[in-house]
Parts: sequence; structure tokens; C-alpha cells
Amino acid sequence: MASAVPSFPEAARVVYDYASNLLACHPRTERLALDSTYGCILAQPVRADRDMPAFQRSTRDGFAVRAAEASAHKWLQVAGSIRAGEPPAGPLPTASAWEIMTGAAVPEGADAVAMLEHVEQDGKKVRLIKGRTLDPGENVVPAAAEAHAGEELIPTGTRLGPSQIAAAATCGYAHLEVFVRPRVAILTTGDELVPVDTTPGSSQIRNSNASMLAALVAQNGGEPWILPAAKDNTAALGSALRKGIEADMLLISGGVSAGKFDLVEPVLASLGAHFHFTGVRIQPGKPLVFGEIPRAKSPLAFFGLPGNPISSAATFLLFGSAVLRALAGNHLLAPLFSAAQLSRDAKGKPNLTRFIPAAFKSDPLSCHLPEVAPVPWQGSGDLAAFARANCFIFVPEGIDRIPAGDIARILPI
Ligand SMILES: Nc1nc2c(c(=O)[nH]1)N[C@H]1C(S)=C(S)[C@@H](COP(=O)(O)OP(=O)(O)OC[C@H]3O[C@@H](n4cnc5c(N)ncnc54)[C@H](O)[C@@H]3O)O[C@H]1N2
Ligand code: MOO
Repeated sequence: MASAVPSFPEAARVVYDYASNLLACHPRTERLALDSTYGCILAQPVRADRDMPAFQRSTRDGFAVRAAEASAHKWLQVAGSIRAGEPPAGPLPTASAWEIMTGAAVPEGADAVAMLEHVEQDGKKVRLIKGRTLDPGENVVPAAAEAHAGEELIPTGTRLGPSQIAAAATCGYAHLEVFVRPRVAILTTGDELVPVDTTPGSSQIRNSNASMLAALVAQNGGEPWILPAAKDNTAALGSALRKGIEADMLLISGGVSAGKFDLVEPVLASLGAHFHFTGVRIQPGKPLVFGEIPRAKSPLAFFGLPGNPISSAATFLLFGSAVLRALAGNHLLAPLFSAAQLSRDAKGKPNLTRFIPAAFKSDPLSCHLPEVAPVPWQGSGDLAAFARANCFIFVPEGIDRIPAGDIARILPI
């Protein structure tokens, strides 16, 4: 690795290329009941089991007609009635209409559906009201217009959200083959750390990174494996790291900056680690370390995340999450940035790309972009500020300030 500290885009390229290569090594799969697959990554394509729709479907309650006849505003005889779920009716006689419900099969011979609200009725006759005309195809979805039988609807490697689960359900997939979640070891380091359920001494702190990173791992499709926190000495770190080597990925928090107890890098090096980079020109998160440890099976990717909680979260979201998603079989590797309008200035820093903790909110009654403002903070250890944040504002290197009113890119947390 060259000694120059890479910029954000340079480091991101290294990580995303690494992650893309990992996608080729297929993780293990398991078969799950459809209703247990939310958030899982598909390990098989989902295909339409029949034409979608399988029949010409009405999208409105009303009357199936011939558009040309209806548009002439003649009275049409109601020839029958069809509800959703009933077998296709028809054919539609000339100068006739067929009462139809939303989701029912349009009778053969009809080419449009007049909405109930757009017709006048006189006993068994209906007529399109004045000023209304109908085009062929209106309010009708032709058979197979959505997909043909056998067509791939969802590719392997897609994260299953509500819309994908609905599509799988409609195609009859009661079970799905999904990738087994990768196990991510989380090793926090620091003599000052005590467990969450204990009272810290006057200069101690509770270990918040373990819980935070576990949540981030779960959010990104991994199974967190929290190791006991390690003390800042070579022996303790070495034995903790040797435990973590069994995992599919390793996150270490703390001990990566310049202090004399920042021993993570030398201990990793003693295990034969190869470092892709040992710092990135970002703030927070500059001391981030990324590398791999050789193993008999496949190398173990690791991130040495800076101990400050906001730095740990930012670097995991920006870099670690891409490697985790690749290990999980998820084809969407890079984090999904969004956009929002700044309600306050966002300040840059010389020679660094900044990710400023911020809160974005949107007014459901407005059609404007969400508004975003940095949260006031005392630096990357300020968990009180972080609790008020739900995103990071992205200020690229070389930009001194993004003024209030401008659109900024944000990374939701
Ligand atoms: N002389 C320099 N000092 C520092 C530099 C530098 O370049 N030169 N970089 C600073 C930056 S930026 C960061 S970020 C931190 C990163 O430090 P480490 O990764 O070595 O982390 P620690 O020193 O162990 O801890 C930093 C900070 O975070 C707290 N911490 C650590 N682990 C946890 C945890 N599990 N839960 C909650 N909080 C944790 C720790 O108590 C420290 O306050 O270094 C700067 N210094
Ligand atoms: O840049 Mo460090 O990651 O702020 O505290």
C-alpha cells in the first residue's frame, strides 16, 4: 500500500472493488418460509409462474364496453355481471355493456371499462355521460402486460423488502432460497471500557460501540457476534483477534490512531495481515484501517474502525457495509446516498471529505425535498448529539462550505 493517505473516492474505490470481487464467492444458502424472509438476500431468481395478469383485468368498478360504441353515447344493454374471481364471461354482444368489478376478467369482445361514476343508468341500460369518451384499453390491463410466464421478476442478490415479498407471494413462492447471513465479529478495544450493565468509574465509559456496531451489522444483513472487549495490550488483543478469525468478517473498534496504546495495527500485522489502507482523508474517521488476514479457507476482511463512536458509525456505513453486503450476497454494494435541502450551512475542512452528523426531516404536506441541518456536536465522541442525528451530510474535499438553501447529498443512518 502506498504511504499517501487516500481520498474518500480513492478509498471507496478500493473497498467497492474488493467487495465486487467477493460477490463471485457465493455464500451458503438456506430455505426459509416466505414470511420469514424480510431483509434477507435472494439466492434464487423469482420468476412469474404464469402470465401477469393471467387474464385481461379490469382496474375499475363499472361496465366493460367497446370503447367506440360507448364513446358514441348510445344506450347499451347490460348483458351480464362479473365479479373478481369469477371465470371470464362473454363474449360481449354488440351494443352492450357488461357490469364488472375491479380485479375481474374483462369479457371477450370488450376493450375498455367505463367507470361507474362516468355512466348514467336506466334500468338495464347504461350510457357514457356527456363530455366523457373512452379510449380502447382504458381501465384494462391486458393479459401478460406486467410479465410473461417464466420471466424473471427479481434477480438473485436482491434484498427482500415488502414489494419483493409481495411479488414472490403472487407467484406462489411459499418458501425462498436465501443467503445465510454472514457472521461479523465485533471486537471493541480499550482499557476504559466497562459493560453496559455496570456503573463506570470516574474515568471509565460504557462500551457503546459494541451495541451500535451490532445494530449496524444487523441493519446491513449480517449476524453480529460480539466478542468480549479487549484490553489495550498486545497479548489481550492478540488472543481476542485469534478468536475473531473464525468469523466471516471482523470489525475492530478503537486503537487505530497514533497513541502509544493504539496497538491494533501492529497486532494485526503480527497475524500476517495485509493492509489495503491505514487512513482515509475523511472527517470523522481518518484513522480507518482496511485489510485482510490470510486464512486456510479464504482471507478474512477486517476494518479497524476509529474508537470514537461517530467515527466508527460513519466508517462502517461508508466502507464496512459494502464488504458486509457483498459477503451477504447483496448485489447493491455501495451505500445509498440521498439528497436534502440544507436549512443551515454545512462547513467543509481543508484536505478532508466531511460527513457531518445531521438530522433530516420532511413535511408530508410539502412536495419539496427533505430539510437537513447539522446537529450541534462536540466532536466524534458526542453520543448525545449522535442520538439526535439520522444522517450524515456529505461535504466533498475541496468544498469550503455548502450554504443553507443548497441541495446536499446525505447518507441516512
Ligand atoms: N495524536 C493524534 N491523536 C488522535 C488522532 C491523530 O491523528 N493523532 N486521531 C484522532 C481521531 S480522528 C480519532 S477518530 C481517534 C481514534 O482513536 P482510536 O481508534 O485509536 O480509538 P481510541 O483512542 O481507542 O478511542 C477514541 C475515543 O473513543 C472512545 N471509545 C473507544 N472505544 C469505545 C467503545 N467501544 N465505546 C464507546 N467509546 C469508545 C475512547 O474512549 C476515546 O474517547 O483518535 C484521535 N486522536
Ligand atoms: O476524525 Mo476522528 O474520526 O473525528 O474523531
